[in-house]
Parts: sequence; structure tokens; C-alpha cells
Amino acid sequence: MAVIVLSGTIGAGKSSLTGMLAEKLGTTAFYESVDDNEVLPLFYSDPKKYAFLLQIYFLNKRFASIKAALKDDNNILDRSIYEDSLLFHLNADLGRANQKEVDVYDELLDNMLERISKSDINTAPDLLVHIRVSFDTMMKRIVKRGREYEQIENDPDLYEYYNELNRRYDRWYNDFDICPKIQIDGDKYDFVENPDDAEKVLKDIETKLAEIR
Ligand SMILES: Nc1ncnc2c1ncn2[C@@H]1O[C@H](COP(=O)(O)OP(=O)(O)OP(=O)(O)O)[C@@H](O)[C@H]1O
Ligand SMILES: Nc1nc(=O)c2ncn([C@H]3C[C@H](O)[C@@H](CO)O3)c2[nH]1
Repeated sequence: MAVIVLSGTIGAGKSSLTGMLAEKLGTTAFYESVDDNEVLPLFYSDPKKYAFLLQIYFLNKRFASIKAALKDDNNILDRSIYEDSLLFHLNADLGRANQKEVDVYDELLDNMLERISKSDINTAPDLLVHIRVSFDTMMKRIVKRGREYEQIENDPDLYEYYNELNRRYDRWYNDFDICPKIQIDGDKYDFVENPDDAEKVLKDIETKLAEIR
């Protein structure tokens, strides 16, 4: 059994492409807990207080989704577990988590990752689909989607948070070597509004899947 995982910064288009890909492959989409996530608005209102709690919340949900997704072939997860650490370490570097919290988190994540390591072909993802967007596109998409707590007009500090997150994502993707990967240009391909772009992106992913299997 194997899964396909999406990755990318906030607003990159992961949920959108997850749904499209699951429909195309006739499989199930597993979405990140957002609308039903009571910790997320708390985190945006007071990041220092809630960064660690949010991270544990996401890690727990993510692990449950992975276990459920692994029950069938080709299910799609709208964010990989490998990005959680990137988000948490950014928050820690911004002083929103202390060293003890970082140590506990890193150890917990390592423990969980042992169960889905790249040496285990039954649990490691088949493919990571990374949607890369420029900072400019990221900002436009966050506005377009309109989640209140993510808007810069409500919290100007988010500008630097998003900017740094986007920069770190580029490095993270280049270094990623857990499973085969493919990058989608989310600036170039408007796969949400343009059916030709959607077809091209889905075809590229299917070609890559055929190549690696
Ligand atoms: N390629 C695209 N072209 C045009 N609009 C897009 C594209 N990708 C996403 N969008 C739009 O951008 C917004 C964010 O997309 P989506 O929710 O899929 O992102 P996400 O990566 O899942 O974000 P998050 O990590 O915050 O959950 C939505 O309004 C979506 O319709
Ligand atoms: N701090 C933090 N750590 C995570 O692991 C994480 N995963 C997602 N998110 C935030 C980003 C979007 O606002 C929203 C939807 O992706 O949730 C996270 N935030």
C-alpha cells in the first residue's frame, strides 16, 4: 500500500490539487484539519502561547491520517508529515517555543517517523508532489481563500512569517530525499481555474507515477 503526499507553503494549492488528484485516480483525499481545528485560530491570535500545542495537535492528526490513508493504494494526503518540523522550527526560531519543547517534539517526531521510514516500502510515500509558488503568489492565494486569521491586514507580523516560510520551503524541497518527488510550478499553472493547466499538471503527475512504479 502506498500513498501520494502533497507539500507546499500556506495557500500553495495543496488541498485543491489533492481533491483533483484523488478524483482522477479514483482514490480518497485526506485533508489537513483546518476548519475543525480549534487550536489554529488560537495559534494565530497568540503564537507564543500556542505554537507547541498546535504542533502536537497537527502531528497527532497527521499520523492518524497516514494510518487511515495507508489502508488503500494511491490515497492522497494534502500535506506531508515531513513539513511539520519545518513549520515548528520556524516558530521556534521566532521564539515561540522553548528548547525543551523543541527537544520533546523532535524526539516524538523521530519516533513516529521510524514507523514510516524510507526503508519501509509499505509505509513510505510513493511520491511527494511539491507545489512551488513565489511569495507574491502565496500572498495572493491567502487573500483569495480569505481565512480571517491568516490575513496580513489583521496581523502585519504575518508578512515576515510567510516570507521566511516560503524561503525555507525551497531549501526543504531541494534537500528532500525520503521518496521520489516532483515539483509543480504553482505560479505558472492555474490548475484551479484553467482546465488545460489542470490536465497538464495531472498528466505530469501520472507520468511520474508510471515512471517510478
Ligand atoms: N494553481 C492555482 N491557481 C489559482 N488559484 C489557486 C491555485 N491553487 C490554489 N488556488 C487558490 O488559492 C487558495 C488556496 O488554495 P488551497 O486551499 O488549495 O491551498 P493549500 O496549499 O491547501 O493551503 P493551506 O496549506 O493553507 O491549507 C484557494 O482559494 C484556491 O482556490
Ligand atoms: N505552525 C504550524 N505548524 C504546522 O505544522 C502546520 N500545519 C499547518 N499549519 C497552518 C498553516 C495554515 O494556516 C493552516 C492550513 O495549512 O494551518 C501549520 N502551522
